[in-house]
Amino acid sequence: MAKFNTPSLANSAPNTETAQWRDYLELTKPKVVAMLLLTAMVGMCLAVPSLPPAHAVILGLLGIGMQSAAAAVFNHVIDQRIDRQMQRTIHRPVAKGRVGTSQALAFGGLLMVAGFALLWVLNALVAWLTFASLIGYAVVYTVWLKHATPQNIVIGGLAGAMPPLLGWVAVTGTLDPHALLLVMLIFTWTPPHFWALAIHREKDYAKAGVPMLPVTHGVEFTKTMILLYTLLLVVVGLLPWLAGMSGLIYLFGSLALNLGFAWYAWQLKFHDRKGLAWQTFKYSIWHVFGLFVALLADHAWRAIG
Ligand code: HEM
Ligand SMILES: CC(C)=CCC/C(C)=C/CC/C(C)=C/COP(=O)(O)OP(=O)(O)O
Repeated sequence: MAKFNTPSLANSAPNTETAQWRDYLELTKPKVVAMLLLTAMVGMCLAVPSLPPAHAVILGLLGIGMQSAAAAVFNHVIDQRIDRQMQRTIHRPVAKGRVGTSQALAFGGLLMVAGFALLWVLNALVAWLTFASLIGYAVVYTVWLKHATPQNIVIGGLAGAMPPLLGWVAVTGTLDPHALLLVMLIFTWTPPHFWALAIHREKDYAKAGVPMLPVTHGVEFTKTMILLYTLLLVVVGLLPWLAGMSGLIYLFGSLALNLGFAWYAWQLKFHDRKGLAWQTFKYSIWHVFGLFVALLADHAWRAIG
């Protein structure tokens, strides 16, 4: 039985370089947070028949963005030891010692408190649900699940899937089953998104002792799971249309994107070639972007039509 690492805050990296503002930006995982904010904005727009109120959009996006960024900063602090062991993450600011643990914690703490306060102005439910997502990613996933089970990203993926619901609640102050359909879309998308990358970076994860699926169950099994999840995504992708929440623009857009993802997964399983896992991962990012743009375009069309 392979021995897997548990996280530790020990910072053995020498602090030889000075931190720049870019290091602090990098700590917030800006591209991931930008995508989370797109999904949150779609949740806000779909929550109401026409346009959501401007103050809810501004405060909501700022608050959800700051809390997501704070979660990403805490993830860098907690993961610094394994980040130093993986090629992909070795140059990260905390792992390299350009930003110290206490500076990063102070930065993350500031973002967390400011984000919570902004959301609190809107309503208590969105403030607490967003905070729960932060804890879900920074503590439950990063500290525990990531090192405990190869299902880590399936369960932990729930935190990253929450922003459309958070956006919805920012605007309405209440939970709605339709918002859960949007969460389900990202929840089903996350395993093939991540496992494609994990196949590409399998050696990194094995070296760092992180029990990701390709390390514990092998690459072939992981490819099968990627294919199954993309097929499930084709079905889950129909739900917003079946529930009457979205129309034909979304239906055809999502079918094309989801079948495209399933095609990548099929190729990966049965006709793999060099670099295909990485291409599948890159496709997943354009895919989730396209899916949420399709939801938005469909909603706008129905609102003006
Ligand atoms: C537990 C859930 C998730 C895991 C484990 C995960 C994992 C990862 C990893 C490891 C990377 C880095 C790839 C690299 O360094 O090149 C990445 C990139 C990315 N992920 Fe995810 N992800 C998750 C959820 C999400 C969600 C919910 C979104 C947005 C809807 C998202 C959007 C992105 C984007 C946009 C990138 C590219 C970032 C860049 O190029 O800097 N991810 N993901
Ligand atoms: C408030 C709220 C919505 C919080 C969610 C915040 C958030 C940044 C979610 C994205 C998930 C993500 C990038 C996981 C990768 O972590 P990893 O540690 O497996 O990847 P890494 O090795 O690249 O750090």
